[in-house]
Amino acid sequence: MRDFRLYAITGEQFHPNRDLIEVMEEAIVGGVDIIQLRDKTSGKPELLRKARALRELTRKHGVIFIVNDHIDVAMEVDADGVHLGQGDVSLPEARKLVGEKIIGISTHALQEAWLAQQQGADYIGVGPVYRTATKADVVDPVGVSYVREVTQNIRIPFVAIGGIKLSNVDEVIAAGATRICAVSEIVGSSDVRGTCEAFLSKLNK
Ligand SMILES: Cc1ncc(COP(=O)(O)OP(=O)(O)O)c(N)n1
Ligand SMILES: Cc1nc(C(=O)O)sc1CCOP(=O)(O)O
Ligand SMILES: [Mg+2]
Repeated sequence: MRDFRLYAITGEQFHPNRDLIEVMEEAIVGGVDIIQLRDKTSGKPELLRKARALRELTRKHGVIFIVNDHIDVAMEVDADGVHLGQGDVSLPEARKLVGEKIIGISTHALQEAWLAQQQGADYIGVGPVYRTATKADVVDPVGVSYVREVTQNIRIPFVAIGGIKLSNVDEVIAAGATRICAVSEIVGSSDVRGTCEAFLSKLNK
């Protein structure tokens, strides 16, 4: 897959008075190079509408577009890939459905990371590094020690996620992360573009 550095996931609860596409475009202008549609509340028609709009936006800017959870939506809008959790359809099953599209897998322990790598994941999520209120059913934080373990043992691309802020990202980078993912810190910011630029300048140091 095309490489990426700064991964933004949608979180409309963090910008109740701003339009989804406007916020995500600001993130892209700030340097985000991969976007994920994560929406746990909309029904299928609404989800498809948002996915189509984000597909158009990401195509316009040459940014990777991933759909969380819903393989059917990803296929319908020709997203670049899907992100799946440990409780979702298995990676081999997902691969049969999406062909060569990107498959990202959430991992919270090295054993899960090994399996995802062995089964052909294109990238893994590594987290939650810190406590986060963004995901309801989240496991306990794995800390930067898991980031360090993955850096030392896993060959496929990984992105650190979970409670990552401008104030703690230096520690995540020091543990070996070269790709960072955030929801609330980016889309909930009063300066989305500036926040993304600040993340990137830390990643590029
Ligand atoms: C990049 C990235 N990493 C991890 C997740 C979490 O996925 P999952 O465990 O399936 O949980 P939900 O996001 O579906 O609540 C992610 N979405 N993206
Ligand atoms: C969607 C998600 N997945 C996680 C995981 O660890 O797999 S943590 C998380 C939420 C990240 O949101 P924020 O940047 O606001 O903390
Ligand atoms: Mg999921």
